[in-house]
Parts: sequence; structure tokens; C-alpha cells
Amino acid sequence: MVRFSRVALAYPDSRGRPGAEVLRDISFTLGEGSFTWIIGPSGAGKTSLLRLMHAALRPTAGEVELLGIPISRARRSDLPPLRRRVGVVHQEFRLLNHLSAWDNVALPLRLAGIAESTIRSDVAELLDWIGLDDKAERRPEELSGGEQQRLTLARAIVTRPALLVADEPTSELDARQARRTLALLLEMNRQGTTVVVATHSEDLPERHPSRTLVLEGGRIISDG
Ligand SMILES: Nc1ncnc2c1ncn2[C@@H]1O[C@H](COP(=O)(O)OP(=O)(O)OP(=O)(O)O)[C@@H](O)[C@H]1O
Repeated sequence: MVRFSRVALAYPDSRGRPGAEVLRDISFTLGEGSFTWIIGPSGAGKTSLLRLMHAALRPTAGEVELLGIPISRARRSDLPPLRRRVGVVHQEFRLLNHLSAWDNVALPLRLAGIAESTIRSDVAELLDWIGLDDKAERRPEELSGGEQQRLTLARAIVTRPALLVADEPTSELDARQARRTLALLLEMNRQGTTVVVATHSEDLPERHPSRTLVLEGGRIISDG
């Protein structure tokens, strides 16, 4: 499902040349239907690792294989259909401010050409689950940080992706909402989605012990 083989990543410097490596010698395989935590101090490389996992970046060295496709050798045209099978909860939300909460969640289904009747029931069910059914017509900037974060999760899972990559999905949530988000991630996982979650929370991995990759200084220092 996800295979990293001796991966390194360097962001380009101001002249477009590769800068210092922020990930080094990363190798692991995540099986289909698995649930994995990614933890590590700020700046360890968690977001960078996740960017490789949703094909936002190609590795500078080594290979990332996603859903059977080797990213460094993939053609540019292979990437959009691959990305559509990966749900992403971005740390900085990336909601569309000119659309309502409802339309933000409906958008990935509309882009996938799903019938409006199906969209209506799927979006309603998810907005209800995340507790935003009464705010469906609001625009993201009219919602609190925690509400925007829950909306971001709803948008990431509404297409029932094969792989869900979530970067700090509970950072803005109170304890009760964080537990609800975890329950939603676990339900997705129970239905077959491979789930990867980067978090600073110590509480969530304790609530659901699972494989944990610990990153420090761009390397995996523990995998278990
Ligand atoms: N777009 C970028 N261009 C250049 N360097 C970057 C970029 N994004 C991240 N970095 C650098 O890569 C390293 C890892 O950053 P990353 O955001 O992946 O860490 P993180 O573990 O997710 O941190 P945090 O927990 O604070 O979100 C840091 O040194 C950071 O400064």
C-alpha cells in the first residue's frame, strides 16, 4: 500500500538546488488496512513524510511506492488519479473560503462525478457526525478553528479514500472532539482505509495503541 525504500528528501534552496536533507534513509512498508501513528518533535520531518505519502512531493533519493505506483518514476499524468485515492487532512486546513461548509465537503464528490442525490446523503451524514449540520451554510472563515479542522477531516474522508493521511488532525480540538475524531478515523480504518496520523498528542496513541513510527532529525529512530 505504502512502501518507502531508502528515501531522502531535500527541499530546493533559493536557487532551486537541493538544500539540506530533511528526511534521510527512511524505509518502511505500511500494509493495506493498517493504522499507523507518526510522532516526533517539532521539525522532525513528520509533515514532509506525509507530503511524500500523498504524492505532493517526489523523493530526492530512494523510492516511494503508493498504491502500487512508484512515485519517482511516475508520469506527471499518473499523479492526479493517484492523489484522488488519497484523503489528506492538511495541518493548515486548506478549505475554500468562497464555498460553504457543505460545498467544501461536497466538492471532492462533485469532481469525481458522483450523483447529486448520493452527495446530498453522504455530506449530510458526515456533517451530522462531525457536529456541523447546523452550520452547513457558513463559510469556513465563519467557523472556529476546531470546526474548520473537523470540516477538513470530513472533506478528506467523504470519498472513502484507500489511504487517509492526517497531519495533526486534532490540534485545535478539545478532548471530547479529539476522541470523536479518533473514533471517525478508526471507523474508516475498520471499513478498510489505510490510515496514517501524525500527532503531537500523547493521549490519542494511548487510546488506540498501534504501530508507531518515531521521527527525529529526519530519521526513523523507532518503529513498533
Ligand atoms: N517548504 C519547505 N521548504 C524548506 N524547508 C522546509 C519546508 N517545509 C519544511 N521544511 C523544513 O523541513 C524540516 C522538517 O519540517 P516538517 O514540517 O516536516 O516537520 P514536522 O515534524 O512536521 O514539524 P511540526 O511538528 O512543527 O509540524 C524542518 O527543518 C523545516 O524547516
